[in-house]
This record gives sequence, C-alpha cells and structure tokens, in this order.
Amino acid sequence: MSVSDRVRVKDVRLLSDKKYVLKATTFEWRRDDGEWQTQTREVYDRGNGATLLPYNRKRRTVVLVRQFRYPAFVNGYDDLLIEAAAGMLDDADPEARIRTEAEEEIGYRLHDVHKVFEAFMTPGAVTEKLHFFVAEYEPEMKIGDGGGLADEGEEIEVLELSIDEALAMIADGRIVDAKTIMLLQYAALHVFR
Ligand SMILES: Nc1nc2c(ncn2[C@@H]2O[C@H](COP(=O)(O)OP(=O)(O)O[C@H]3O[C@H](CO)[C@@H](O)[C@H](O)[C@@H]3O)[C@@H](O)[C@H]2O)c(=O)[nH]1
Ligand SMILES: [Mg+2]
Repeated sequence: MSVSDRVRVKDVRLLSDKKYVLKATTFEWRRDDGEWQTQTREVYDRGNGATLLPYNRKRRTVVLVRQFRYPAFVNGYDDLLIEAAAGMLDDADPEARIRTEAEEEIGYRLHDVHKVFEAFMTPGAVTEKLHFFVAEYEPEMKIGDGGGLADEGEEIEVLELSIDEALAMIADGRIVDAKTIMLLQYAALHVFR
C-alpha cells in the first residue's frame, strides 16, 4: 500500500497567498492498525530551491554569502546569517537557476556544476525541496561583485574562506544555517579529503 492509499484529503483552506501560499489542510491518515485518523496541518508552499558551494581544491577555499534574514533575527539571532548562495527556483531548472544565482549573489560564472543531493529542509510544515550543488571555481571565473538584486531587498556580502575556517565556524556557532552546514560537511568528506 503506497502512502497515497493512506491519505484522504477532506478540506483545503487558503490562509494566505500574499507572496507565497499558506494552506490549512484537513486529511485522514490510515494508521498502521487500519484506523482512519483526522489531522489538520498548516502547509507553507514557496516552491523549491537550489543552493551551491563553490570550492577551490588547490587553495582549499570556499565561497559563502552573508545577509540579513529576518526570520532568523526574530527567532533571536542578532547577526547577519552566513550561508551558501541559494535561490528559489520559480519553476526553473535547478541547475540553470543556481548558475544564475551564482552570478547574481557571488559574481562567478561557473563551468561544471555538480548536483550532490536533494533534501526537504522542514518537512513537517514547508513543502520546499532544496537541490544541492557544488562547483569548482577559479579566480578568472569572477565576472562581477555579486551582492544580489538591491531593488528586491537583497544586500549580500561575498565571503571567501578556507575550508578549515568554515568548518571551525560550524563548531563555534558562527555558521548556523542548515544547507550551509550540509554543503561544508559534504565538501569536507568528498572534496577536501
Ligand atoms: N516582497 C517580498 N519579497 C520576498 C519575500 N520573501 C522573499 N522575498 C524576496 O524574494 C527573493 C528571494 O531570493 P532568492 O535568492 O531567490 O531566495 P532566498 O531568499 O535566498 O532563498 C533561498 O534560500 C532559502 C533559505 O535557505 C531557501 O529556503 C529558498 O528555497 C532559497 O533556496 C529575494 O529578493 C527576497 O527579498 C516576501 O515575503 N515578500
Ligand atoms: Mg538567495
């Protein structure tokens, strides 16, 4: 029996569709013992996203970004957030999207970009699946300053760090963003061994 045989959607109520879509859905879930149990979940749909860690194997460096994230601030994080460059897909192909984000946010036109995995980041509440990429970068791939799109409210600082420093920043709490931690640990395991 697949999961779709165990779910019966009863009601979908739109709570907000100002920028993205928040719905409250009431459904029945067939438990292991066969009983149908009614549950309601609020589900936030912002589409899917892509994120990227550029690395230089010889110089043992990576490129990250630093920006203000209001949801982190309102949850007690009184600093700019250090992250891997990322963007929402807006229905585009993940690789094409992340190449564009790399140009806009960090100012690099990359050559080969490798998909490493996909992950749901907040599967209890948010539909988003994130596509994770890594790419080797060289100084001559730099085409601009990056920084994001100011008229969309983006103000992005580009950070080039050694992988050792970046890993130390996870350990001491200066890096607290999940996608960034995942990509740096991937790089430690598979790129900078
Ligand atoms: N007006 C308005 N603009 C918004 C809102 N939320 C986001 N934006 C704007 O929408 C754009 C989104 O920028 P992207 O670079 O495409 O996405 P992101 O915010 O970096 O998100 C990426 O990282 C997230 C965190 O890891 C991911 O959740 C997301 O999927 C994506 O990969 C930015 O210009 C941002 O200011 C909103 O509620 N209202
Ligand atoms: Mg972004």
